[in-house]
Amino acid sequence: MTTGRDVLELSPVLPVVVLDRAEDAVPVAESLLAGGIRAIELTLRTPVALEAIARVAAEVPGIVVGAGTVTRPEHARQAADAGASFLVTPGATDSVLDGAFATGLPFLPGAATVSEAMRLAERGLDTLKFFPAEASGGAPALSAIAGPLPDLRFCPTGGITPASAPRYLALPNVGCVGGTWLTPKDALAARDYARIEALAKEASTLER
Ligand SMILES: O=C(O)C(=O)C[C@H](O)[C@H](O)COP(=O)(O)O
Repeated sequence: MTTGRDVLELSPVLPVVVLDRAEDAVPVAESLLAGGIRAIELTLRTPVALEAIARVAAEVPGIVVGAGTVTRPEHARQAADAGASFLVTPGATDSVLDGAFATGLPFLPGAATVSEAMRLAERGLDTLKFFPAEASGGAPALSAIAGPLPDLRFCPTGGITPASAPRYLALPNVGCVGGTWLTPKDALAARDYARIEALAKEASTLER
């Protein structure tokens, strides 16, 4: 795992996971893996996130674990120290980019406009998160961006569903899509791992 492109190759869907209990991390990761998903983005939105990343990194070697919601430069180092193999940021400030670069990990910085994407390309980044995807014009917007910026690849995230995912995955500049739908809040609360595995199975067989 050395580049953002490698992260996009892992699975057609990158599950974005918000955990309230660190002890759920391993069974959730194992359920996703059993469904054929080879990457998991654990968001730093909850206090248990770093512990969750550490557990998955140590106990589920078959899945590549990354940290999402990296919104401050120090998050990047904390996630790397916990064992994250990649980072995802919803947007990109200079200081967050500096923090992410300093870890040496591959990362997907968020961009929602052509100018943001161009600024990131100027810093040598060719693999980005398109966020918030649906609210920023969805698949038609990304398709238009491929015209002037054909060398960039995206992981669109934000409002994507099993129904809309194929429209993104059909685009030449999309490597995978991100979304929370594989780990619904109620399934996590109920520890319904069979449901998570079934959702993962469906997602892992999407064509791209
Ligand atoms: O947490 C982050 O770092 C984000 O940038 C936002 C998430 O990627 C989206 O919230 C995905 O959520 P859904 O729209 O439910 O699939």
